[in-house]
Amino acid sequence: MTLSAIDLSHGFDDGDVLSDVSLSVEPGEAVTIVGPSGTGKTTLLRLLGMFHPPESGTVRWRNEDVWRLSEDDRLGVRRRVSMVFQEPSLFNAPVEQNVTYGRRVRQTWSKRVRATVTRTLGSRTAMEGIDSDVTAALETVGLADKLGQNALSLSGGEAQRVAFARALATDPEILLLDEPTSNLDPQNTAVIEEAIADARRRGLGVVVATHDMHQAERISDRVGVLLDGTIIETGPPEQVFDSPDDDRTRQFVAGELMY
Ligand SMILES: Nc1ncnc2c1ncn2[C@@H]1O[C@H](COP(=O)(O)OP(=O)(O)OP(=O)(O)O)[C@@H](O)[C@H]1O
Repeated sequence: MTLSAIDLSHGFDDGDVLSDVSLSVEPGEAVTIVGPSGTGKTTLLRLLGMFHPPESGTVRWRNEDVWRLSEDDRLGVRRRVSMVFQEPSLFNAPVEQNVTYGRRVRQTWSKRVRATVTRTLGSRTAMEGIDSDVTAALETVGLADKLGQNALSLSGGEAQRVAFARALATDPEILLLDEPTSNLDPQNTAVIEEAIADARRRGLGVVVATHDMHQAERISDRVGVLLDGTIIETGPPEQVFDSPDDDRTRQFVAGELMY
């Protein structure tokens, strides 16, 4: 398993949110977490993204407990995992700088120093201008023509696509996407879903939190159903949606569960 959560439990002051959650993702696989609002999808993604340790259970990278690694080693693992939040949070600068920024903060200190020296000395790369990975990431989301536009002037859908490109440009092995298309129109949704499929084809593992079951059906290899703070069922979408093992999944899919 490349990245896995094993028996994770976690809560906040108001009480437990996740209890005994296990989920994993492999290279080239898309796993969706479906569940009603407030059930803990974001909390699970943040734990997988190593933003903070779980109260109990482990997050493993290639079978090593990430919270038992040295800080340097854990930082190395975190660079392999990139998360796109529900809010794109772009800053007041051209699109290109927003995407490049994501890449820079992910670089090791020595690479950053080298990049600064290169920029200062005006080497070939600096003269050529834009990093080709940044352009490629923007091409994947169909926004290569917006490189120079201020990110704050983009539409909501475009901003979400730039946030996706920023994550891709860090060259991660795993992408964690929190409701990547909520509030987007069908056209922008299709672009993001195609970018997810493309990432998968290139061997990235993708974990998507969504409350949109149709989306889960379209994009996933496996679906995990998160209800009442735990994954009650995992399987291929056709199994989970058409012949679930757990009656609560059937009720959730049928819209019979009230939250
Ligand atoms: N930092 C925090 N401090 C306190 N409570 C939190 C914190 N983060 C999440 N929670 C609570 O944990 C619960 C799960 O939240 P979470 O955002 O993980 O759910 P979700 O399934 O992603 O919801 P949505 O689909 O609405 O985004 C909620 O009750 C939320 O209020």
